[in-house]
Amino acid sequence: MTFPILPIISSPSNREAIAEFSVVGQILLPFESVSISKHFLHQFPNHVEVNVDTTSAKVEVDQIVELLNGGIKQVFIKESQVDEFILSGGLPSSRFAVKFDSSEVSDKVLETDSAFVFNCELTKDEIKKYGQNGNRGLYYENTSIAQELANKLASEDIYPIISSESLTSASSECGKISISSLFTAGLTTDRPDGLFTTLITTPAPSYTALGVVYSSVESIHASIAEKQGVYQSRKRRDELWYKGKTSGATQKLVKLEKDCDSDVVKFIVEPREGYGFCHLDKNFTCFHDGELTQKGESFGKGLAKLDSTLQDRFQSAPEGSYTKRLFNDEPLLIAKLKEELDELIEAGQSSPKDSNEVAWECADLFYFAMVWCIKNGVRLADVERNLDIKSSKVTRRKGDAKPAYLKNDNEKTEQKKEEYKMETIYVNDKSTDPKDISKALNRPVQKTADIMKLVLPIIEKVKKEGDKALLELTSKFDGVKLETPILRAPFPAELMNISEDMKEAIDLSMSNIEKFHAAQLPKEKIMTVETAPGVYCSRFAKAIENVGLYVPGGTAVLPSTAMMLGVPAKVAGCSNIILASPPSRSTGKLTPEVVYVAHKLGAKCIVMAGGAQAVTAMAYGTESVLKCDKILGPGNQFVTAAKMYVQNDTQALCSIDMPAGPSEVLVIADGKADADFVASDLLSQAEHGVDSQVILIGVDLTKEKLSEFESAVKKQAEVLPRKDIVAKCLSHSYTLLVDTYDEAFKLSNKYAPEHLILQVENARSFVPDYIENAGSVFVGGLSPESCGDYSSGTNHTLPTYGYARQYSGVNTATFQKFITSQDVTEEGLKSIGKAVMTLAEVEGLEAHRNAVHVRMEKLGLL
Ligand SMILES: NC(=O)c1ccc[n+]([C@@H]2O[C@H](COP(=O)([O-])OP(=O)(O)OC[C@H]3O[C@@H](n4cnc5c(N)ncnc54)[C@H](O)[C@@H]3O)[C@@H](O)[C@H]2O)c1
Ligand SMILES: N[C@H](CO)Cc1c[nH]c[nH+]1
Ligand SMILES: [Zn+2]
Repeated sequence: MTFPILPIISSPSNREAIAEFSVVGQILLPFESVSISKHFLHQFPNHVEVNVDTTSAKVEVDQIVELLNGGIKQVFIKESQVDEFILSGGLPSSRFAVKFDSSEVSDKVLETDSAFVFNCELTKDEIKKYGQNGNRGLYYENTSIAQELANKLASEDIYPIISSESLTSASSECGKISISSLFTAGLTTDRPDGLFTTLITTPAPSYTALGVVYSSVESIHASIAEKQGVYQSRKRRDELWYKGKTSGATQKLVKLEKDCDSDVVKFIVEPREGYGFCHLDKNFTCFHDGELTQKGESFGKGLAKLDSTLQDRFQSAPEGSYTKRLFNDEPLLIAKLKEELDELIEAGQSSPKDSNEVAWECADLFYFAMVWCIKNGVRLADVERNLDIKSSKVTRRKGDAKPAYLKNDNEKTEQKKEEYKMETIYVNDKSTDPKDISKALNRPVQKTADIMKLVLPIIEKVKKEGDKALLELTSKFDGVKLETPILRAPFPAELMNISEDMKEAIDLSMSNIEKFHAAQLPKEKIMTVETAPGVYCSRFAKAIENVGLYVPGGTAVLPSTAMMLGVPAKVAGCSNIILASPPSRSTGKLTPEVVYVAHKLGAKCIVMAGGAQAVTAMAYGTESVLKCDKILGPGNQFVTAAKMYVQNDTQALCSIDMPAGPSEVLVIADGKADADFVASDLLSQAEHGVDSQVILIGVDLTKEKLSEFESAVKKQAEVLPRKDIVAKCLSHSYTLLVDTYDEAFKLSNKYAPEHLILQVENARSFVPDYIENAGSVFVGGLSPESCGDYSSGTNHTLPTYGYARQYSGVNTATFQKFITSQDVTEEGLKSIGKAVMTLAEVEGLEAHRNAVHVRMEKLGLL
């Protein structure tokens, strides 16, 4: 039974009164103060039930339904509204309390399950009659006689309704009614010592019974007044037992209840963290259950135990714990949630059915769902409260699933079969909407603002905390705990332990890259042009001193990128080459091939970090990372966003190569193209990441040729180890069918692909005239894109997202700046002096004009 009183609280914003009387476990709010919404009840403590009094307002049935659906326990209405809402209206009578002006209740109303509210004194017989329905509460609305009534009718289910202003939680206060006296007045006991047997439990969700003790009227008064666990010592009757007063194991009083015949009291308390209850010190509860209830550990069983264990892990998870990894790695947690849901469905659909397997899989789903909740600050008790609110709704939704979830099995199988298919768009077909063509040429890019929101806190943290932040973020995002974020040259041989074949492959590739990039160096040390007689203008290149090269290492380790960035930097003559790459999640170390390449480049050090944190460290410098003048290299959206940010921050004084994001390819193929070659090129970029995109432009293809291409893509994709990534990439990739080569190049130039592959007859004849925008071009069926990725000599760090319109890929000049100089002779001044002075004059810049004038005057040239 609930605490026998219903306090009226003036409004939900009266937090003080709610806190003061929450031990009662129920409150009554005037309708005028309530603005119901989906989460209305969440502003109250979980254990407090909320009732609403509408009797002095004019309410419509819709408003009543809203209140009931919002989780209000009972709505107080006038007797005259019983018909409208309950008898004809069909709303559940148990959710109402009906207010009467006299003690006359019609038989019809008596037959409902509603609670009754009276404002006049009732006889004992009337109370018996009106309260005979065991579930019905009787409320009594008269402060002056409420206490007397409560005393008289303690064992009946009767609740005086009293405004919180007339109440006090102190044991006595002049002019106020003490809630503890209302509680104790109705208690009975048959114990010779006059004490009340008292059960102590924890709150929701576990409601673990902690032990049995005894209470006296005085100890209950003290407990309510102090809002903590206070009991009666049986040995020393003059002494109250303030639980934890000396040990620190105090208990916060949450709620008080009594049993059905009012002779047992129940204390619901929150024990202070880390303390148990049992006098056998090691046990959390007197009803101990071996290890499960060890003091200071998670208690309860099942979901309640999971809830407290996860909360504990969230605050201080042991290193290496899987749960900690889940908390830190949101994509992993989301993937696991989806995976477990699918497995639960599969378990229920398996034949023969295995109910144990369903329970097993459901437990997995609950575990991951609870990790998600705790990560988002939600406890099991909060979820349970929502279940209660939802179960108390009086109107139901139709409950149909969203269309996206309604695919039947055939459609799903069909979808599975179609997994490796790109959508086809017939560009010249009259029925094709031009918007579809534009959509196909739009990359699946996340909005910069969304990414920036995630990246900015990382940038700020690294700027502020330097190495410490780098170590923390590497632990968080890459799952590796390091002692230092930097590996300095000379690099230890054991960290670049690679096979001879691998060395040969790297050596050959680096040598080709070097040849191609060395050829890009200016032919002369200084280039000079005599622009006018006696005026010599020159330009010379100087290497950028400190360069930071980002080598991706998230979904795939890319030592090839270390070669592509490092070789031109070395060729250009950069003094300090620094690499950054995240350590491997599985080994905790850098990829040995990356270390080997760094060694061959003569790199000064490798920053063992990835993502936005690595970029920030190189842009601003940390205690151990040298500040770089330019940051180069491809990466995921976090890397790209951080590069874009630092190049715009004047404090960083740092430039970047270009926005080089998810890899992409556009293949132009005609009827003569080899379907296997075409498919292999599309797939080699599709396997980079789910955010990659591949485009095939088919020129004058027959239906048969198109399906030859499609079958080749499916056949090759199905056996790829990264087929899941490929499937996702192909789901936002397109085949565009056109009639002529001109159309194909027009579309390609519009798309400005990172890689353009020409698998058409006489491919060479199209280069360079037909190509306006592209990062790198692969000419003819025998030039797969992977040759350019690794070994041919061209650079694979190329502009994506369509930036090939204005950016070049990485090249030797990317690591240089070009300085101009001039040498003007007397003859030169004669040639251009007058023009300079005239222009300076029109700009009103007299000092400029004078700089020429004084010279010419001294030389007698004026
Ligand atoms: N355009 C080019 O020239 C080119 C060349 C090579 C690779 N690429 C592309 O580079 C990309 C490499 O991406 P990747 O992810 O494999 O490796 P990456 O090294 O770019 O990113 C991995 C890093 O991202 C960070 N990270 C991961 N999850 C995070 C989160 N939730 N919040 C903040 N940071 C997080 C981590 O620190 C991790 O080390 C691919 O898209 C690939 O296609 C492009
Ligand atoms: N294709 C990527 C550039 O977009 C580079 C790469 C590295 N390794 C394999 N491929
Ligand atoms: Zn590639």
